Amino acid sequence: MTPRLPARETWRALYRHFRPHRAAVALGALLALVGTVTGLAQPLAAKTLVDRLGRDEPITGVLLGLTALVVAGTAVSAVGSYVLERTAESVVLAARHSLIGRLLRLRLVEVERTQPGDLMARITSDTTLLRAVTTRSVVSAATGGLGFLATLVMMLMMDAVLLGVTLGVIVLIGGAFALAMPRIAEATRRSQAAVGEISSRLERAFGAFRTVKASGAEARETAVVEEAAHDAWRHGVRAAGWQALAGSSVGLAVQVSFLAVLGIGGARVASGAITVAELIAFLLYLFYLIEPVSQLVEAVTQYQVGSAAIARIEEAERLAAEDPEQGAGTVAAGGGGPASVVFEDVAFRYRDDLPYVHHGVSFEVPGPGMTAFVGPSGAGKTTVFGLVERFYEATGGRVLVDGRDVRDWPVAALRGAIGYVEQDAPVLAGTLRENLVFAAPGATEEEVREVLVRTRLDALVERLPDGLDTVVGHRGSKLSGGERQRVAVARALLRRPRLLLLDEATSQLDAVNEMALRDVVAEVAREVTVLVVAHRLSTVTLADRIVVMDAGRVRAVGTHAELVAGDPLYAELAATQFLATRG
Ligand SMILES: Nc1ncnc2c1ncn2[C@@H]1O[C@H](COP(=O)(O)OP(=O)(O)OP(=O)(O)O)[C@@H](O)[C@H]1O
Repeated sequence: MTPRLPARETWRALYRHFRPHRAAVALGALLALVGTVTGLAQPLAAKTLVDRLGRDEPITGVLLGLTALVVAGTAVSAVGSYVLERTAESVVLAARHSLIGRLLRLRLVEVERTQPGDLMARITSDTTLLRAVTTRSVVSAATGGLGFLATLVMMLMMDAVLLGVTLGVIVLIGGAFALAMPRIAEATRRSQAAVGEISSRLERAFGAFRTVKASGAEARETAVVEEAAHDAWRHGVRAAGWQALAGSSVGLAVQVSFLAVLGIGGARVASGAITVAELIAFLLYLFYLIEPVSQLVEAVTQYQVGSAAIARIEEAERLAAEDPEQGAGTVAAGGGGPASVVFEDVAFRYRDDLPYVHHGVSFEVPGPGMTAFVGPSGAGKTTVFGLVERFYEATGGRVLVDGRDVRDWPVAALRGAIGYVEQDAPVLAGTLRENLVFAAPGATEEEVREVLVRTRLDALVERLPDGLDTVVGHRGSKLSGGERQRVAVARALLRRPRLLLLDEATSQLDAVNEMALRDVVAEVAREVTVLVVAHRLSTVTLADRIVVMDAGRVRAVGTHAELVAGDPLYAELAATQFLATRG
């Protein structure tokens, strides 16, 4: 669960969200104040009206004035309320804006460490808790504070001793109330964490929905999500309980003060220290205290709720994100020529507490041409691609693209030169067209048509009632596995990359489509550097160069013929058509 933020940091973070909107909050507060003042003026106007009626004087003017006052008062209050609510929405929008921008740029390691569902909840749910604390409660704190001080001054003018008694009671009950405050924050924090957990658990189920169904796990998954929902309820109820207690403490403080003032005030009247009139006036002021103290309590309670949310928002804001321009200097345009890739003694592990996945990997791939990476499952082949794309950084050694360390490339420029087809060929929800131009938004209609023909998707598009505008479903669930792979390859080709990374991009294709795609890749490899991870012999034998990996090391590099003769592992893999080792 999210750790608590120190009070200073909470305050600073909340202030940062409030700061840009302080003028609007001040305006909202001013309008609310004007609305209240016009409200207070109404009884005066009503009194004048009655006086005039009694004296038989014309009342039309006063009546019109009173009506205008009522209308104006209501209108000003409504505008004030609108300004504050609008500002509250703007605070939420700004917080979401900043979080969305950050989360979609997170480094992969951060995303792998956290749960996306929980991160989503921070954008959707936690931000809404900032609404009140940055607007209404600021106003409440200001008006409540002023009202409180003003009433205290009036009480002081009546009798300092009775004021002392009142303050004593308020401090006593306020102390008990202060004890409840951290509990409101704690319960809210737990409740929000549980809301995040609901999202995470739902995401897990929807992410493998067919598997859930096929495993007959609906009831179990339902129970798992419901457990988190129940947790959210439990902590939410606890927070509500503490809030109710804090709210009722105001009434209690005033009632107890009333009794104390009545007792001690009575004695003071008897001793002649104050008059009965002063005692009555003092008691009236005591009841006037209810409103400002309630406002202060509300402000502090909201602050606790906000502080719980802000801790979760700040935690997400502090996750490491990528800067697309990061990397020293600029990059030569590089033209359209093929890229070269060199690994120099690369060591890598995914996290400090995990074992090394690469133990000094070295190879050289000059462009163009096709280089295949083969080896048993878990040998570290996909990891090579992750390091070239700079999804992760090498722990030791260097990864060079075009002779330049990938750490010196601006990330956007590096990735801009690469077309990447992931192992499970992800397709995004949306239309077929959106998926195709996803990596190349500027692609022309003609380029799209051309790539459809090359990847043999043209027949599919013709068959579909909405053609390219067909919606492919969540993760492309309305497409077959082979179709998804071809869409992913088409997407990478449309990017016109200088370096094409294909991670088992044809594993799900039927023989005819595989052969066709192999020809396309071979053709592309004449001008572009193509790296493929493949388990099928048919793909591998075509390669200009084969890198045999085993347990995070490069065992051998050569052509098919050289390796069959020279490397026992490769010979074995080849003999079993690379299929037996799929793990
Ligand atoms: N994101 C990750 N976090 C932690 N460990 C990982 C991660 N990705 C891969 N690994 C581990 O790194 C090792 C190498 O994985 P990699 O995907 O590079 O293997 P591979 O050779 O491509 O295997 P396959 O042929 O099965 O795809 C494996 O042991 C795997 O468990």
